[in-house]
Amino acid sequence: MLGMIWAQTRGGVIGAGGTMPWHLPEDLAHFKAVTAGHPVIMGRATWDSLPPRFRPLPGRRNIVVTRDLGWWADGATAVHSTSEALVQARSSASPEAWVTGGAQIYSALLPHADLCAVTDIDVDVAGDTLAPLLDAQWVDVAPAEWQVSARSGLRYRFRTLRRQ
Ligand SMILES: CCc1nc(N)nc(N)c1OCCCOc1ncccc1N1CCC(C(F)(F)F)CC1
Repeated sequence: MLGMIWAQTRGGVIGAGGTMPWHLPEDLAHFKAVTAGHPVIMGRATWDSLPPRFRPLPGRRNIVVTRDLGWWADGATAVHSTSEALVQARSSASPEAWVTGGAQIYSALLPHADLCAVTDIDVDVAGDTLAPLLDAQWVDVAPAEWQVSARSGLRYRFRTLRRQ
């Protein structure tokens, strides 16, 4: 099973200038819970955007896609195509793997994805990086209510979409 996980604003923004222009602790906990123990696939820019204490994401294979054949980083499995990333993920013990960003990796792997875990944040921010557009074959299989973050006051909800 290949999942993709991201957090997006009302307008589908997932990033602005390489970071996420919000702080939602409930989403961090959600991300951690969904991906814990499973291989993660990310682009090099997302790897660079991880706070150093989270790099590598603990307890699982961190597969990093980069065009730079000389790139390496402690705790990362460098691959040079998304196809190679899938091979690495499937060769791990886990039955599922999670794509954790960024936009280019989501777009390249969307055709292979079985599930999308989307955090909707009720905020409108300008951003240069957008989430992949999910067409009508993607259906929310776990509709959740909007919640209000105790810490940030932001309204948010978690959606789980499967391809029908
Ligand atoms: C959480 C952010 C996030 N949310 C959802 N729903 N989908 C994602 N694809 C995602 O982006 C993961 C890669 C970027 O991640 C971070 N970028 C900036 C600051 C912090 C982080 N986190 C904090 C939690 C940490 C833990 F290991 F605890 F999970 C991982 C790194």
